[in-house]
Amino acid sequence: MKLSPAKSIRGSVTVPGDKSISHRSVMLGSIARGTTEIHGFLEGADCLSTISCFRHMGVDIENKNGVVTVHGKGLHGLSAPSVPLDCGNSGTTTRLISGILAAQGFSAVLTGDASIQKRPMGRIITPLSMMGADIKSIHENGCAPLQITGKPLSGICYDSPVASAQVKSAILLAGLYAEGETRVTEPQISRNHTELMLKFFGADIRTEGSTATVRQTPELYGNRITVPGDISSAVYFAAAGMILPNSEVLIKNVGINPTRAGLLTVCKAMGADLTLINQDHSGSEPTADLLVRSSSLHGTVIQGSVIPAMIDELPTVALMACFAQGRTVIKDAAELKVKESNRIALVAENLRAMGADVTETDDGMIIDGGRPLHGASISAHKDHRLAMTFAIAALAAEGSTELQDADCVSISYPDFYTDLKRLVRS
Ligand SMILES: O=C(O)C1=C[C@@H](OP(=O)(O)O)[C@@H](O)[C@H](O)C1
Ligand SMILES: C=C(OP(=O)(O)O)C(=O)O
Repeated sequence: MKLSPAKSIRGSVTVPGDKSISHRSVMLGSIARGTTEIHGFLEGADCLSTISCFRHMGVDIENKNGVVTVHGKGLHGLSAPSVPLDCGNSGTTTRLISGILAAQGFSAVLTGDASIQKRPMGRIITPLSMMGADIKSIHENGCAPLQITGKPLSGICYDSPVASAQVKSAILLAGLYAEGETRVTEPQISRNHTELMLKFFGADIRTEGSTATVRQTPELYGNRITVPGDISSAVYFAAAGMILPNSEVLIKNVGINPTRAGLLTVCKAMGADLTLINQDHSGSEPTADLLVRSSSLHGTVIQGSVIPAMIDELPTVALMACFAQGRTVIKDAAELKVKESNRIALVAENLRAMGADVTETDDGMIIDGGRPLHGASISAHKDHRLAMTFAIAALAAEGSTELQDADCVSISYPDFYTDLKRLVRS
C-alpha cells in the first residue's frame, strides 16, 4: 500500500468493539447456560477464530445484523471437535481456550498460523499442568500446536512470573472446573475483563490488588453484553490527532477500564491535548469519548505497572515519542518481543528507516524525539499493530511510504483504512 503525508486529521470516529471483551463474551457465552446476546462484537479475524473454535465444539452461534447470539451449552456441554481447532493469529484464543479444554471430557488439538506456532505456551502449560491438566506442545518446543486432554482439575495458588491477562484468564477459566479455590497473583495487574465478565455471568470470583481468586462454579448464566470500543484501536487516531498539525478528532465510546487505560496516563505525562468527555459505562466496563487535538508533546519515562495497562499501544506511543521534545524511555516491556512479532526490534527498525533516533534495549526502547520522519519502504511483518502504527507514521512523514503487509489490519480492525481515509485532510 502506498501512503502519502496528510495535512491534518479532523472529524469523529467510532472504533470497533474491544477485542479482549469480544473474545471473552463468546467463550463465556459458550460455557454458560442460556443465551448470550453480544452487541458491538469485533468482527476482526481473531474474534472470528474464537467463534469458529466454539462452533467446532458444538455451540450454535449466530452472527447477523450486527448481533452475535451464543446459545450456551453449559459448563459441561461442549463436544469433541472433529478437526484441530484453528486459532489463526490469536494468542488470546489459544491461551484462553486452553484453560477451558483442560477440564473437558475429550481431547482436542489447538493450532494456528506461523506466528501463533512461535509464541510461548509454556506460560500456560506450567500452571495448567499444576492443576492436573494433560497439555502437551506437540513439537515439544513449548509452542502450538497443543494437544489437550480434559482431566479432573484441582485449584492452585499461582504466582505468575508475567503480568499477562491471557495467562491469568487461562488459569481462572480452568479454575471454574477445579476442585476448591484457584488463585492467581501477578507481578502487576493485567487487564481484568475476564474477572468482570465472570462475575457478571454468576461465578464466585473475587479480586484483591493483583490477586484474583475463583471457586469451582456449578453454572454460569448467559447475559446481554454491549462491547465498548477498543482503546487499542483508538490509539491510532489519538496519535494522528496529536502529531499532525491543525487536528482535532473525537473518538467515541472507548473502553477506559483502568487496567487497560495506561495510554491515558502516558498521554497526560507527555503533555497531550486529550480530554475525556461523556464518561459512561457499558455493563461493568467504563467508557468515554476521547477528544484529541494537535499537541506539543514532551518525552517521558514509561515503566512498571503502567506497561501491562497499555502493552498493545506501546508501538504507537513509540511513534508519538518521535514527535516529542526530548527523550522517551520505555522499560519493563520485554513482553513486546513475544507478540505477533518482536515489536521492540521491528518498531525500532522501522522507525529508524523513517529517520527517527531510536535505540532498542532488552526490555524497551529509547527514543530521542524531534527528528523529522521521511517516507520509506516499511514492512508490517504481518503484525496488525505495526501496520496501523506505520500507516499513521506515513501520514506524519515527508514523502511517500510503501507499507507491505498492510492488509493484516483485518486481525483487529478490518475497516481501519476506510475510517482513516474519512478523517484525513491532505
Ligand atoms: O487477554 C487479552 O485479551 C490480551 C492480553 C494481552 O496479552 P498478554 O496476556 O500476553 O499480555 C494483549 O497483548 C492481547 O492483545 C490481548
Ligand atoms: C498481542 C495481541 O493479540 P493476541 O495475543 O491475542 O494475538 C494484539 O492484538 O496486539
